[in-house]
Amino acid sequence: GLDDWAAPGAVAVASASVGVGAHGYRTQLRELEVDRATEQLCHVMGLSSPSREGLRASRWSNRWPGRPGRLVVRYPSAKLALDPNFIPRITEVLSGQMWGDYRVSKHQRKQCRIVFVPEIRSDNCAEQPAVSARAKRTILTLLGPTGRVTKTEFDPNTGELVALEATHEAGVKLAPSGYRTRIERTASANLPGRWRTRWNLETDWVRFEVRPTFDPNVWHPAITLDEDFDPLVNYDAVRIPYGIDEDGNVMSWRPAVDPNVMLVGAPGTGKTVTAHTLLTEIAYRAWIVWVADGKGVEFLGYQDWPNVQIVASRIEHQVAVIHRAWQVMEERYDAIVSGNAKETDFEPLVLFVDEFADIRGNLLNWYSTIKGKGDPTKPRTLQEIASIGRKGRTARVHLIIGTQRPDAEYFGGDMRDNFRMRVSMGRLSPQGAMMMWESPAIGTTIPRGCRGRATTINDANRDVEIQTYRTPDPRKVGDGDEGYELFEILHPPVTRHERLVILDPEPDPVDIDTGDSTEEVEIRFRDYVQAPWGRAADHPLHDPVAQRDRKYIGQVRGANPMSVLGLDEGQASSSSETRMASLLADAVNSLHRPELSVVPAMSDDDVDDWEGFSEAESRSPGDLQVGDLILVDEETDQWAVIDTDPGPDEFDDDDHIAITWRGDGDLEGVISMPYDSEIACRKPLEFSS
Ligand SMILES: Nc1ncnc2c1ncn2[C@@H]1O[C@H](COP(=O)(O)OP(=O)(O)OP(=O)(O)O)[C@@H](O)[C@H]1O
Repeated sequence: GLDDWAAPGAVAVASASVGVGAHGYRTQLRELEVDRATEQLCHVMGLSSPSREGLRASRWSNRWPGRPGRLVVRYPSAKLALDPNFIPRITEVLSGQMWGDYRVSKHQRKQCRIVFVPEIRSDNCAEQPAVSARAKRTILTLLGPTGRVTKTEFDPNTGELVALEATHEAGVKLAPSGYRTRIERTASANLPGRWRTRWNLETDWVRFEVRPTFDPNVWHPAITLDEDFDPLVNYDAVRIPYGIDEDGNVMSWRPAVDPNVMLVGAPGTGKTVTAHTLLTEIAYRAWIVWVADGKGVEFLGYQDWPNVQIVASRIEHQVAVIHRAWQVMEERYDAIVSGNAKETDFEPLVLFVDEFADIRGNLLNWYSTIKGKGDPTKPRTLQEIASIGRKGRTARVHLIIGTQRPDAEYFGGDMRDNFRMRVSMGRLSPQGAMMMWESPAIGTTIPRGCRGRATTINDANRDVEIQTYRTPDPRKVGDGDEGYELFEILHPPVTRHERLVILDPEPDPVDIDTGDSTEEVEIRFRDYVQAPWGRAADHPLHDPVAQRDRKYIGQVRGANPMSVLGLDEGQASSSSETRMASLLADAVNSLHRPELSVVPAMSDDDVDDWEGFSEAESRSPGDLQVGDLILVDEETDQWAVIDTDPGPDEFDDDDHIAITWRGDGDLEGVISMPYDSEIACRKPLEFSS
């Protein structure tokens, strides 16, 4: 009866290669693994050809490609179970796959059915020989006949295999980086966990090691400064840490070397949190901080942070802040030229321009309504920013520009070169990546949904993926909330620069002289830009913090007759109104800034996954390039980005091409498919011809 049982379900079992088509790649990879086990089982059962009826795998773990949580083996005759070696042999076959060890959970003799489940050992060391043999086999297959494993390393705590070192004589073949990445991905697909490689091509040496996983939440560490830290004296040595790479190396910004920062990220990627990290670090070092807050609400919580002198939430204040920063720079230049000052005399000043694209758009709209006779066609604010970008370093005036996408029109050419310190938060579109990193592959493969994950350049000048520090926002985090205690740690110990306010602009005396005395003279752009500034302590009515805390009512009662008459808005508002709610309402409703709109927070569902990409189309794998999206699992509609140039698959038939990819949730893999097949693909729009 064996033939009857085997024949209908007989399948041609593929070899244990990675050569599978692209659609439903994970499913196919799993099927391939099950088929390989089925093929081996058929010898144990004495069958002439394998059948998928013989082994069913289910309850796969979510890892790539995963491990079955249940294996059901059906054998053709009850007689087989009489052999005491029958079950051990099956167990051996199942445990010899890539999935780890299995044990019998149930044996239903009548139905000729055995259920296996994963073996969970308390002593992982017992697994070592099997796991390491499997890993060695995989790696030697990948390196070819000259490969030799020279070292294996196990985690002393868990007993798990964590690294393997090998030598080879395949240097020439291994020279292309795409080829090496394919080896890395194939190893990673075949070994438990995510693996990476370190190559030394000069010594023909390679290390395969388990890739450390990023901690999704790295709180901003405490800031420590030398006791005698002086912002003027220690300026050159300042390093501002903002995140860590996968090995835990700290990434930092050195303003004396790279004077300006470009911080790019779509909503919800963590751009504001990173800006807050930079702000708290800078303020802690007693540098002057000025903020032009394009959204008007992102820096409200730092309005009364020591050394933050001003947070401009309205467009007329933002242009004033930018202008004054430019003026400070110019005057410092003049002081150097006239011999009245040296660079080392200048208090470092950092100007944050957050949501630059919004500020620019609002500014252009507003300017057209306020521009006076004889004013230039474009507001000079944008030139002032460019000028600070170009020459601010000598005057110790630095820029941090935050924006959702790099603006090719504004940040092209010279301007771009002045922002060598760059951080792109989350996944960039290929066009954005070209703009930021001059490569469609850098920053485009960051998994979605990993907040705070970013791309930057490390000290060795290489692009690197990092997890940025998480800094709480005083506006959003209340007493007892997660991260609240950090405020105490990050709070600057020294207030060196007192808070300032921008006072009401005064009309230009020329306009007053020439105007009709009966008409009110209009306030023009230049009046706003040159509006006088004062110390916040001297101008409580202009001070958003005093207004917010309503302190001024008690302190200067009588200074404002409105408050005495009970007509003051602040006094009238209910005491239960929370400080932030009123602040927010002010920011949103302010009559002074009709051009501004507060961008609502985006939920994950709002994000257009395919923005910047073409419609899905079938393409031959030979057409694919780095940065293209491909459908790696049709069943789950899982798309991933190609992260190295596709090339011939040396581990499979000659007519296969290997494509390495990176997907969401830190998944990565390699697909091998025939050149004459097709795969669903989305091309970046700019390159989709
Ligand atoms: N470095 C980080 N580590 C962990 N979580 C983070 C990190 N950065 C941001 N997040 C999470 O993501 C949320 C959104 O971050 P953030 O407000 O900085 O986004 P954004 O890019 O500035 O978006 P928007 O432009 O809409 O404000 C935060 O409230 C926080 O929960």
